Order: sequence, then structure tokens, then C-alpha cells
Amino acid sequence: MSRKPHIVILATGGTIAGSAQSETGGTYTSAQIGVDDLLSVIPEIRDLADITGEQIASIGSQDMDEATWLKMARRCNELLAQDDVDGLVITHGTDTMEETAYFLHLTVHSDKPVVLTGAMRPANAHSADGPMNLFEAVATAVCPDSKGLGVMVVTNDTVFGARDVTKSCTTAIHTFQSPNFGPLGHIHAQTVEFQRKPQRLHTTDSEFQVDQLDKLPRVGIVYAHAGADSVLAVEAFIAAGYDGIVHAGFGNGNFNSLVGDALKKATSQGMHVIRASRALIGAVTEAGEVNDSECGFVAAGLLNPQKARILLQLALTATKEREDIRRIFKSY
Ligand SMILES: NC(=O)C[C@H](N)C(=O)O
Repeated sequence: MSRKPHIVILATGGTIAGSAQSETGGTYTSAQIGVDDLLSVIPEIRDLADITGEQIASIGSQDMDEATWLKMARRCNELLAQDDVDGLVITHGTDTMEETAYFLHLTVHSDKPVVLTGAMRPANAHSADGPMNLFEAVATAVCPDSKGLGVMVVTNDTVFGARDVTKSCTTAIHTFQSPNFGPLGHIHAQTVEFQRKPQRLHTTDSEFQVDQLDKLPRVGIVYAHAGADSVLAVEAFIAAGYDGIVHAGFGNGNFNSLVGDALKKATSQGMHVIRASRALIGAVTEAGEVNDSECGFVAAGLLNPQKARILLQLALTATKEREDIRRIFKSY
């Protein structure tokens, strides 16, 4: 490529664009600063790439919703189809960054890099982490080795795959971790070095098309705890006409008998139930204490409950067959 790479930054808000009353901490408000101001503090970013910015939303990511995901997927696909766009960087709040990343991982159909980044400290804090994270996100987006790896999250000198990454700490700048597999790569002095590639299907191999959709199937999450009486929550989802439930179960996707009976009732009424786990590490496997085929459930594997929810929503845009949903959970 003789010209500099062209990276489009899609800004959505978050703490990276947040502003605090005090530069040393305390209360702050997300999404106060526009994309041009974010870029203005890191002029060196323009040595890496030609940058254009678009403000796609201005929210704390706790307010991220499906309408915005669908809008983002459409805009990403439009931009990446252009010959003069080489990759995208999305600035995003950290609370739901892993969910947006996984949603785009399955709905953006391009092998050009898409990198999400954010920050744990507001833009005007001392030692704000946002500017370096944004710089390194662009460095990752222009790195030739990033092509074909699906959607990535870059923070704290580290590159994570969308499927594996999770926000693990409430406040620390090293909050993003991939507890099962570790990062895809690291960044040092603008150089990105990858150690591994995502194996499961994504982006160009994904069967999910959302460009024509204005909403997604309704899937709720029910969280297990000792002595759970989550029957009420399951019944509420059934009564509200939800399409599916992800159960964030104990250990290997277990539930007590009360909740198990309610979940079986849900599948008998045509709802889809995914068995995920509230545990941080390891897969929910089919051969455990629950007989999935007898109960009509599908095991989430290594997806955490919030990502299993997204995969079920997308699966239900393509099929209502349990065996097909099972195949999808083994492939994506
Ligand atoms: N660190 C952050 O970005 C948290 C913020 N609540 C957000 O997700 O927008």
C-alpha cells in the first residue's frame, strides 16, 4: 500500500470520553468529550494512519442497547466495504465492551481489522489510560497481522479476541482479561506481536446477517445462587413471551431442582434455554450432571452468560431448531 492506511474511528462515549470534577478521582460522567477532542491529545496517531472520526453514540456503555448494536454493525459493514477504508477503531465504555465486541465479531463480514478500546480513567484524570489505549488500538488496526483475526479489544498494551475477553475488575486499568486463554498479543513501542489466532467462526465465516433487522430476539439471563427461587424470574420471562433464557448456573451449568423444573417448563413451551456458568473459568460441558438432550437445553461451552445471550439471539435470527442451535454453540 503506497498511501497511509485509512482508519475510521467510531466513537460511542464511555469513560474514555468521560470528564471528572477532580483530576485525581471521584465522581465523573461518561461520554462528555467528542471524537475530535479525543484525537487532539494524541497528534502522533496521525503518523500511523489517516484518521477520520464519526460519533455514532454518546453514552456510558451501561446504556448500550440492541438498536445501537444493529446501527453499529450496519455502519461497520458499510465502511469496511469501501476500498479506501483499511480498518475501524471503536471507542466504547468498558462495562459492555465485551458484548459489543462479540456482537460485531459475529455480524461484521470483513477481514479488515475492527478494534474496540476504552478507558478506566476519565479523559481529564492524571495518568488517563484512554489516549495510549486509543493510540495502540490504531497501531493494532494498521498492523498487517491483525487481518482476519475478527474483532479485537485493545487496552493496557494488550490485544484480546472478542470471544474470550471479559471485564474482570471493577476499577483497575488491567480490567480486561481472557481467563481461559490469555491475550491474542501484546503491544510495545507501537509494535504489535500476536501469539495465537481465534479458532471459532467469526466475521467473514459468520452466517448471521443483521443488516435488514430492526430488533433481535428477546433473551434474558437468570443468575443462580444457593437457595435460588429463580422460578419467579423464569416464569416472568415465559409470561413476557421471551424467545430464550440463558441460565448463569453453578459450576458446570448446574441449577437446583426448583429452577431446573422451571427451565424445563420453558423449553416445553418452545423457549430455548442455554446452560452457562457463573464460574469464571472453564467450559459448560454436555456430559455433566444435566442431561441436555432430555431437558431440551444447550450447553454454552466457554461463552460467559452475557456472550451466550448474544449468540442465542443471533442463532434465533437464523433457526429455531435445537440441534442447529447446538451446532452454532459448538462452532462460534
Ligand atoms: N470504564 C468505563 O468505560 C465504564 C463506563 N461506565 C462505561 O462503560 O461507559
